[in-house]
Amino acid sequence: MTGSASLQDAYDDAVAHLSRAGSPTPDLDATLLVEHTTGMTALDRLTQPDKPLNPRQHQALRTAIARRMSHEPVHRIIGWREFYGLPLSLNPHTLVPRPDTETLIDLVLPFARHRAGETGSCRVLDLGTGSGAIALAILNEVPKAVATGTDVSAEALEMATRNAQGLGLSERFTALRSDWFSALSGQFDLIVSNPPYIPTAVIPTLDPDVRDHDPLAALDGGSDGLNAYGLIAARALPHLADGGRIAVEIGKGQRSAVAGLFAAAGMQVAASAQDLNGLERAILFSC
Ligand SMILES: C[S@@+](CC[C@H](N)C(=O)[O-])C[C@H]1O[C@@H](n2cnc3c(N)ncnc32)[C@H](O)[C@@H]1O
Repeated sequence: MTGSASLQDAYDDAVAHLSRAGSPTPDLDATLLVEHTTGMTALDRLTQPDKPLNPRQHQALRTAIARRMSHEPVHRIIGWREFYGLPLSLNPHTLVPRPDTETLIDLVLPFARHRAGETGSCRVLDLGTGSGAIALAILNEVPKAVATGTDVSAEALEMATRNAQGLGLSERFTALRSDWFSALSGQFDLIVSNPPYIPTAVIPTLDPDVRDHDPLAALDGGSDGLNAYGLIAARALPHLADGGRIAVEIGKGQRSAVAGLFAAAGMQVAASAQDLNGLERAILFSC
């Protein structure tokens, strides 16, 4: 890329570099990085392809491409990701929310809406809230719901709080630092969690985009990947209101083990859902 690159040239150059570096999504990456560093959108590229980048934009784009080529995820570079239609800011202590987790939202929304319609509210608990993705998506979809988002990471909770403020949801969102249920009291209509579920020994083999950039506390599920499910299942029941539900995201092949842990604690599978790849991704339990 030369110092006087046009918008279209800069985009084409970015796609070429990212393709050569092995990005699975070079077009999307280039679109997001060009927009982030120049403020110019894909529509601008269509309508003003010859618009030149100024030297500052040019340098910022080169830096961003170099970061992406060294396996930093594009959403970490731009600092946000859309989840269930909401733009969520990220920091190094928050997992980048994944499209797969939208499966969990789809699974619980009918219950949350029904409960809110029936009782006038739906008290949601999101265990391990990270950026606030799950809690905030539910609050945005169910205006009568209120949510508590917990995490062990104070920095993640700061981000979740800022996201709630930015989305105008902060009056219905409470952030609480807690090791799963340890700091919690009271009951909830719906408990949700996308806990860490990667077996410890698998973590070194993960794609570097994940292994080197998502926080370890968001990934490491212990020797069999199931630690958090066991801890959550064992302590959930006293926190579930009458007729309440609990739903968790699961990793590949974990359905029967996770269902077994919840069954042992008195909860049965009420429904489950597959992600876009046809993998069992979320389970809803009743008791
Ligand atoms: C897989 S991430 C999910 C983040 C977010 N809910 C999402 O779906 O994008 C798991 C989250 O659980 C949190 N976590 C890990 N151990 C925890 C614990 N003992 N108690 C509470 N939260 C914990 C991590 O900090 C991380 O934010």
